[in-house]
Amino acid sequence: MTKIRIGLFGFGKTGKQVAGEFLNDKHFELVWVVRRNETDLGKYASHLLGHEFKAGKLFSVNDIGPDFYRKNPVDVLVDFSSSDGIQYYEAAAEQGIKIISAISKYEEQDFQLLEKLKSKTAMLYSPNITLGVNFLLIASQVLQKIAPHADIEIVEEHFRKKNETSGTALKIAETLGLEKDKHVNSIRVGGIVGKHEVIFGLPNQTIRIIHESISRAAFGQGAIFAAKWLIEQAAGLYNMENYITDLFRRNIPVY
Ligand SMILES: NC(=O)C1=CN([C@@H]2O[C@H](COP(=O)(O)OP(=O)(O)OC[C@H]3O[C@@H](n4cnc5c(N)ncnc54)[C@H](OP(=O)(O)O)[C@@H]3O)[C@@H](O)[C@H]2O)C=CC1
Ligand SMILES: O=C(O)C1=N[C@H](C(=O)O)C[C@H](O)C1
Repeated sequence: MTKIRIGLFGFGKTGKQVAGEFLNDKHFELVWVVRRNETDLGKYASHLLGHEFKAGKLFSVNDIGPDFYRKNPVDVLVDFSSSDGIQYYEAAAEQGIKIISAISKYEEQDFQLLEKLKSKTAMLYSPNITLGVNFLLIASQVLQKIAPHADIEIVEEHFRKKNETSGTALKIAETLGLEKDKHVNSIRVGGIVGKHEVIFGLPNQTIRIIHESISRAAFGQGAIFAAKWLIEQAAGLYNMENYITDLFRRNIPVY
């Protein structure tokens, strides 16, 4: 079986968990990991995560020269770094490397760059790459169409040190046509990994659709789910809801 070769950007809270999921999946080979600083440079992520085999050699952004991707070929670049990581996409796209961006907050010019690169390779962008959040996103849209007069609020909960509003919550608000600064309620407490709740207030009932990431490994499983699909796609810009919607549509029971 030919393994899908993965290059990972980011080895922080989430990147380490994502690396672990790829290392444990027989369909993938984690080839390298790029981080910002030079901590553990040249070591292997597999060793740092407790495995005996060698996989996921650590590089820093300073190593990303013109020949990096040619010398270190992969099939898919997976980005859990920061919005700065996007500067390394064009060289990867030129090499035909597919790209999964899981960066939760991009500016308009970043989206314009993704649009520019979509003719060169297949890319998937998702501010929350879990199966569950994308199911919540679709289910919320369906419910809103069934109950268009419902009063809707979004609550997002994350760990204390997360400074910015959840990109996932902003995406949900945008999708439901809600004003982001009026209908997104943020809670920062303890070590909550990520919880998103969409509350529909109807005259005689309240409907809550909730997703909770209880481990950052969920993001690794989402990236695996996405990589197995994206590897078969032609050049273009995709998102998780494209794929989940198709699964949703194909599995709605017909009574
Ligand atoms: N789409 C999704 O489902 C999810 C998205 N995220 C997003 O993933 C990102 C990372 O989150 P988190 O792990 O908590 O953050 P951390 O700060 O814990 O880790 C960030 C990692 O990225 C590295 N890094 C930062 N900038 C660059 C760069 N330009 N090139 C390469 N590596 C870089 C850092 O390097 P160093 O270690 O050297 O400092 C660090 O390893 C955030 O944008 C977050 O919103 C998080 C969870 C889920
Ligand atoms: O920073 C995080 O951790 C997360 N960020 C994403 C967001 O801002 O929506 C996704 C997830 O909730 C975790």
